[in-house]
Amino acid sequence: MAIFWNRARSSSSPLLQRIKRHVITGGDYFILSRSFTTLEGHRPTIVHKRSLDILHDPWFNKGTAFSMTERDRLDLRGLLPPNVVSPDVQIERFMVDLKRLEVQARDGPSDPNALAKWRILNRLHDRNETMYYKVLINNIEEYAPIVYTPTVGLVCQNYSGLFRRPRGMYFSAEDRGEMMSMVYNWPAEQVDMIVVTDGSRILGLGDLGVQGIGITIGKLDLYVAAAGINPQRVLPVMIDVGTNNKKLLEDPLYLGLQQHRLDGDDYLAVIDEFMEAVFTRWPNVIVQFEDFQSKWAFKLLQRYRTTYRMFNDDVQGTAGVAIAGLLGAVRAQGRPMIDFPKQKIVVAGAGSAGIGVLNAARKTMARMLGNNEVAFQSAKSQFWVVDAKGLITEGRENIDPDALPFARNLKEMDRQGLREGASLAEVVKQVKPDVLLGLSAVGGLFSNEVLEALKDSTSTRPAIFAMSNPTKNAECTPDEAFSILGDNIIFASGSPFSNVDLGNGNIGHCNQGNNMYLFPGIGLGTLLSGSRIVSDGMLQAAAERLAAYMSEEEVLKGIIFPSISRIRDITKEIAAAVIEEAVEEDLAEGYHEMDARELRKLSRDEIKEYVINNMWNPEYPTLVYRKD
Ligand SMILES: NC(=O)C1=CN([C@@H]2O[C@H](COP(=O)(O)OP(=O)(O)OC[C@H]3O[C@@H](n4cnc5c(N)ncnc54)[C@H](O)[C@@H]3O)[C@@H](O)[C@H]2O)C=CC1
Ligand SMILES: CC(=O)C(=O)O
Ligand SMILES: [Mg+2]
Repeated sequence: MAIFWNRARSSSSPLLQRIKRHVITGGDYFILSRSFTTLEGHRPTIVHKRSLDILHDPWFNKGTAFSMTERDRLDLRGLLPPNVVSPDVQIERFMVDLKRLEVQARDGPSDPNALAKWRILNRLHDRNETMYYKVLINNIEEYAPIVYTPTVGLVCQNYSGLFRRPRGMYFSAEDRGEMMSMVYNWPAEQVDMIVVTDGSRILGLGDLGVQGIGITIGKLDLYVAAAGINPQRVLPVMIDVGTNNKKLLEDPLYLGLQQHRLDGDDYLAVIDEFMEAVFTRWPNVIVQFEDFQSKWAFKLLQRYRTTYRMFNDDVQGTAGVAIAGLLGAVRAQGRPMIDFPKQKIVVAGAGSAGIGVLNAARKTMARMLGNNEVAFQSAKSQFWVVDAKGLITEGRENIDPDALPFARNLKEMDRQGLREGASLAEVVKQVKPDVLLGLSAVGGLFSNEVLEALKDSTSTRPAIFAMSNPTKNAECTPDEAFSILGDNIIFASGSPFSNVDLGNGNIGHCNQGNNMYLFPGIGLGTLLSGSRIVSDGMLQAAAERLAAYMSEEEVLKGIIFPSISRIRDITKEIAAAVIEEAVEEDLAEGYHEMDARELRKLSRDEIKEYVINNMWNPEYPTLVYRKD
């Protein structure tokens, strides 16, 4: 049976008069309202709920944009104000609310209203995901610093007070033996992307226990906004194995397990069980490990990387972004990238991020020098690593095995006027590096003394990467760097800072060197290639594509990372590079209708088109009700 009708409704909105409504009733479901909110040719979405259940479901809710026909068929009539509003007007009304806080909020990262803006956005996220992501995508430069670093750090720190509605899943040490069944409590049949943390090192803020869930939500927001992963297929996960944060252990309002962190085999048993559970329910999911303390970050990566589709963002994503930035810094000196192995690099911080960068940079240099063992050994001499105890040498007692390959020879250091434990300022004075890179989580570590010492750099254009997050943990600000070292430097920071007016008509460009330029594309490329693992080659391809994204003109101006407003395009490029490499390495097994054979036939441009066609866009679908 089919029913068609046109109904004139008295309304102030002339747009409504233009809406042609038809309802087709067939079998035990109804196709509802192909209205101006729906793109022609799009398949309707089947839902198994009606009435308030739809309005309370952020995946399907359209709020006041439900057409009258949909309201009738989904039993919504009377549950919404009568005026049907277009998605554009909906967003306009929302933005008025959000922009209320704008007046005193133009000074970027120190935004006094950041948390209030986060609350407004979070409430929208809870009631209407399509609209939330439309706002985020259309204003990514403005709101990435709210849903991601730096504000997400503040949100994690204040999580107990901010908690309203749960989002994502919590697996705790108390759930041992139950995870395989618990995982079925999640309502989505398909999950493409999980970001998981154990809360042990959230940005540079230390152990925040269960409150670390915020960072997984923020990272997945970027997966949706940048990579176009369908928001119904992302899952933020917190694995609560306790916390060693004394304040949280004693806080009566803390929402997590108030016990010390599990360690050793007990800890591994929990993570193993979680991995088995999620891959049993969703065999094709990709799991991104986020903000695990370095003690576990490397061990878990080694444990799972050849058996599961997973990667560690802090170790591998950061490494790729840093490599792209370091290559950009070489180009910015007017030199070819192949000169990278000549760069002297001082790294402050030897944790999961610092060591990840060091390993990747050393391998990149070795590849440029001939890709053999001799090249690999000689590349090591380009790095000086300083951690909380100073310069790391072979004289270090109980040296961390991950840092050992970068420990400097004592005699050689003696000849350079350095010793075990030498301070960062001493190292910079003696080495006169081309690059000073911070992943230490210590705000202000690049003090005036350190920056003054960098004036003697042998580089024609020294580079400073103050990559620690959030803003207050940055090793220095761009103002400090440009004011001490002058115009002729390259500057990048992990969290966003504004460019610096150098007062002579020139602008000191502040790049954002953050793994957000890579992880969305790594995840999307892995998904669409159908690779069972995330290989080193795929990660390398991602980094190289990011490095190549910047034009010669941009890098010469000191712009070594693109503006975040281009993040969807960058992510498409990175995903395409990852797919190409997965095909090249014979790892690609295909995705949905695109099987491995078809994938192999695609040209570079066709791969990009394939990526674009598989990106989700924030448009309201036509909803079709079907009984369970
Ligand atoms: N920009 C980006 O994309 C990323 C930035 N990060 C940031 O990097 C920072 C570190 O992260 P992880 O390596 O995972 O942390 P971690 O805690 O594993 O490592 C910190 C390292 O810094 C060293 N350190 C501490 N005090 C120091 C000092 N005074 N001088 C020199 N070194 C010192 C520690 O000894 C340790 O080696 C965090 O702030 C994090 O937000 C991490 C990943 C990505
Ligand atoms: C950006 C990031 O992953 C971090 O700061 O940990
Ligand atoms: Mg991280």
